[in-house]
Amino acid sequence: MAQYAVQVDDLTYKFVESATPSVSNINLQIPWNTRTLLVGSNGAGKSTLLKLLSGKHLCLTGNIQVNGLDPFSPLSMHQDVEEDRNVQVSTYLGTEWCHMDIINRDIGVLELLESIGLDHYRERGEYLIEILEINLNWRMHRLSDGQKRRVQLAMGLLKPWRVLLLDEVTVDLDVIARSRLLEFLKMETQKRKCSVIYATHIFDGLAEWPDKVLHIKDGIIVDQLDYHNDVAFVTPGAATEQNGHVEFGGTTGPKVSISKVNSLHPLAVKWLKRDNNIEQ
Ligand SMILES: Nc1ncnc2c1ncn2[C@@H]1O[C@H](COP(=O)(O)OP(=O)(O)OP(=O)(O)O)[C@@H](O)[C@H]1O
Repeated sequence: MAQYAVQVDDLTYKFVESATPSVSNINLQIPWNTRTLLVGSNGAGKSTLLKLLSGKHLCLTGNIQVNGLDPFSPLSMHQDVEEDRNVQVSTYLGTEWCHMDIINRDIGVLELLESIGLDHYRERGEYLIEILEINLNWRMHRLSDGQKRRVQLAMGLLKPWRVLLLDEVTVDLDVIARSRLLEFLKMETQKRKCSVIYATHIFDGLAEWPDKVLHIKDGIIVDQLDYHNDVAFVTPGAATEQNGHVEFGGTTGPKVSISKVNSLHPLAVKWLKRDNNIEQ
């Protein structure tokens, strides 16, 4: 049984066409039953890291284990044969996945969900249909972008996973659907053996969602916050703090204090401004 959901040792990855690596010297240990947020500016290396973890790129330098398996090995592409065949080793929902053909076809939502195993995962499926407010009579080609995305997310999340790799796939969702989805993912990590790694540029509703926040810059993890040890929430005082306030600590005490707003936006802005040498 794997000790960690994800373990990465000294991972460096360079695309053949590139002169420099897209991720460098990554070392990570992601425990079970946790939620990790990946924060970084455009081109920082978030997608590359998530794709490496999902086995979409072959890691040549370093070592990756997801549920104790090399994600590139055939064993890790499917079910967790050791513990429960109903559970996938990992699920990656990212940009390419968002563009799958089927979502624009003239096909009914019920038919679509049944074709990927709704009957087998009935209880989970019904729960997803409810929280994502999906109407089973909808036809895909007549839906709005956000409605399509909700159906797509129900499809992607129908089969349980050990490790979920989410590469910003919530942009089309309205705030209610997004917050229900985040709540569902939180509940999943609390009630069964699994973990989520989520790369996003939208920080609303995320202040207290993660257990860990990784800040990636130019392919390097430059900050790692472990919520239990490194983050303190403070009550906002002055009116100027209404939109959130963040303070970096010294060598003792919490590394970061975040005013009690519902967003991690102030922290992301501070980090990204620092990355780009913009005056704070
Ligand atoms: N297929 C590719 N071939 C060559 N270089 C690539 C390829 N995909 C990504 N890169 C490069 O790798 C670096 C990291 O890109 P990546 O897509 O991981 O960033 P990201 O943090 O996910 O950015 P974004 O927030 O814009 O999605 C960038 O410099 C990018 O140009």
